[in-house]
Amino acid sequence: MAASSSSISLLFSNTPRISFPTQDSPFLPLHNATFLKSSPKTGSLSLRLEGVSSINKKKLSCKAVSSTEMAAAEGKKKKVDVFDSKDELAVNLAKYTADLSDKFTKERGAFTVVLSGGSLIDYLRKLLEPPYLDSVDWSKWRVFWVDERVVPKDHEDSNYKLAYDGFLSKVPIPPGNVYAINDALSAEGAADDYETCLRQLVKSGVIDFSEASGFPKFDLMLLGMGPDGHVASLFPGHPLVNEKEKWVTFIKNSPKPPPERITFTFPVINSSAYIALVVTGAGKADAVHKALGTPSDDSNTLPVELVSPAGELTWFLDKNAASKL
Ligand SMILES: O=C(O)[C@H](O)[C@@H](O)[C@H](O)[C@H](O)COP(=O)(O)O
Repeated sequence: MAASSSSISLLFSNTPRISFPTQDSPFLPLHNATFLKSSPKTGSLSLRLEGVSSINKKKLSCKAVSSTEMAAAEGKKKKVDVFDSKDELAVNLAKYTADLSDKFTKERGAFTVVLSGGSLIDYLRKLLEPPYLDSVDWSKWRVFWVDERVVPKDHEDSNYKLAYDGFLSKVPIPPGNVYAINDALSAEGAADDYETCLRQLVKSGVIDFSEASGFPKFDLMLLGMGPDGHVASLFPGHPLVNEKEKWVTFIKNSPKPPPERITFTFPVINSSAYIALVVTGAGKADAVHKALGTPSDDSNTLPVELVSPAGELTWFLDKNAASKL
């Protein structure tokens, strides 16, 4: 997926690589870089991590090496894109999502997309503009939530309402392809009901299934992250983080209000084909640093550090969220 004209892109795979679509990165000066190849088409450059200036080299290469080794062993890919502005992040997130929509629509005849609450919905705004509004085959989208607050659908706290008002009501996704929770049920009931719904959709082939993990394999999960490093409604130190059996579970004491929520579990999150982690703002820089910076002695693993999909993980960061890398 192409990065914007002012992003930094780090790719952790068999060959650690950083590409610079422009030459004015405030973080990684070009003069120390060893170029491997350049792309006249995109203007991007690939270079060895050793070429990064000493401070950044130390910070980036440590993590890159261990991530690379892990990625190579597990065949996983991890990429980090840092954007100068939230608007550029939104432009690139739209292209990334639209490209995956085309890919899965062609390959599977459906595109299963999982949304989060919070600021993520606003970062999907460029999909509501040309060319995507007309070019995306919205009829193939199937929309789910990685977590939902147990409140009526028309409540201000509802992730469904947030997504409907800001995104879903503006694109021609058939209403029957949007899978909201049953808001008439208790948290426990809603989690069971949502898992039953997912199981039926796996059976009918709408949602792919991972033979390797035994869990549903969504095409794209769009995750946000809280300042405490939570993803979905999986909070630091909460036992739900360790759930290994259930597909969907519930929480009644969420530290982020409202307290009652349902959430996908890590085995489901990590069976995804693609995950985008969309994180902005200086308030999240510490958690981003813990997840992507130099490994530290701090053994308290944040939930976001457990995001490790079978497929490809891409971090979409603004420069404030990346400021401590
Ligand atoms: O329903 C929720 O609360 C979420 O799904 C939650 O996991 C959210 O994505 C993060 O808290 C980030 O939210 P912000 O992007 O608004 O900080």
